[in-house]
Amino acid sequence: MRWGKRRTGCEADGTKNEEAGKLPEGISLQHVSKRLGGVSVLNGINLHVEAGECAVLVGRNGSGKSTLLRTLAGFLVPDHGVVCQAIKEKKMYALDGLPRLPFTSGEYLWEMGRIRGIRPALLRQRINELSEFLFLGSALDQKLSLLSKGTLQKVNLIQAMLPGPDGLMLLDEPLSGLDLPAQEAVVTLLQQWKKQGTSIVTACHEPLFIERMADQVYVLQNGCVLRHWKRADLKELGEPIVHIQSLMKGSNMELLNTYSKLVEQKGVLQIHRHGEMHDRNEVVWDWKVERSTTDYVIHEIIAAGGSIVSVLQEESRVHMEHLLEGHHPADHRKKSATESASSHSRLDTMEGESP
Ligand SMILES: Nc1ncnc2c1ncn2[C@@H]1O[C@H](COP(=O)(O)OP(=O)(O)OP(=O)(O)O)[C@@H](O)[C@H]1O
Repeated sequence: MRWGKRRTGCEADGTKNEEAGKLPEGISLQHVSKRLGGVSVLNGINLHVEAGECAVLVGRNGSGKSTLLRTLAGFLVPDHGVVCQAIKEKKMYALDGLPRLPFTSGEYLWEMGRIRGIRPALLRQRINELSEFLFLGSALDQKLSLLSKGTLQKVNLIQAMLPGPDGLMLLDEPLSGLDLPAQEAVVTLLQQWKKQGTSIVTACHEPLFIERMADQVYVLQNGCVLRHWKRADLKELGEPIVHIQSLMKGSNMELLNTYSKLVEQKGVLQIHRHGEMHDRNEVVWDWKVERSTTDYVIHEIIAAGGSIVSVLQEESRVHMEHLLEGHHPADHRKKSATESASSHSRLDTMEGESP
């Protein structure tokens, strides 16, 4: 799904904005504090998100993530500090808990689109495209009050996405309750929107979302920013890991010769003999490879006469507990790399099991 991006420097109606070139891009919070019910909920928060960047807020329950998102949305006014928004365009939000209003999903989305001033023909097209993309199916005709939690979340996300890319998108746990295909669809769409200049601030605790989307991570604790990690910190994590299972003929030594090139290939983390099918002289091998190496490895296995049994879901390298405790995102990774280096895990697994 590709939607057009409004050019920077132009107003919604296409007229030129002479001031646009002078505006800094993005949104900032400077020393923002907020008390609610006599309790200090946000304390001196500093945050800056450029246009086309995604900042992920993580923190334990009650750390202030939703309050921060509500402040960015403009629903709460800070007691101290400043919100500087250079994104003059739209704000879109899917915050926690869509109320179960007495509408069908279709009626609700239509009304939300009309309130936002989207022309009927365009609105109809967007509701159809997004509903299809997020697998909403027949739920468009069902009452909000009857929807499952995941389906209600899809409607919440669709209403936020109706205006299209650009501007600022605020999301509170966007993947919560969604099944895997819908999660994948949301991440794919948000990645595309980011490229088209949308700034995204989201509370999210899904490691793969952080790996694939985040340019910055703000770790909140008791309404304060405990840690702030940037893209360079996250890059140290390396890529998500993919598990491949292959079936190959021949002895381990023969295979070692055949696959020595692959074992040394950057991005191949481990090859482990899983089991043997004696009657067919075939061996099942487990591979752990980095995501970008997956296609290459599969191609080489097949080219060498092997076959692929399965390719399993990506495993994130983000360790959420470490992150929430304030450790560097790659701390956990460095530690396990040291451990595996000392046990020579990669080659030993293959060589050590030769018949
Ligand atoms: N209207 C309110 N009046 C008083 N206290 C509030 C109010 N809204 C939130 N709080 C308090 O502010 C703190 C932060 O709440 P917030 O919902 O922002 O946390 P959170 O990080 O989003 O939590 P969770 O992960 O559970 O969603 C909590 O201690 C909460 O009880």
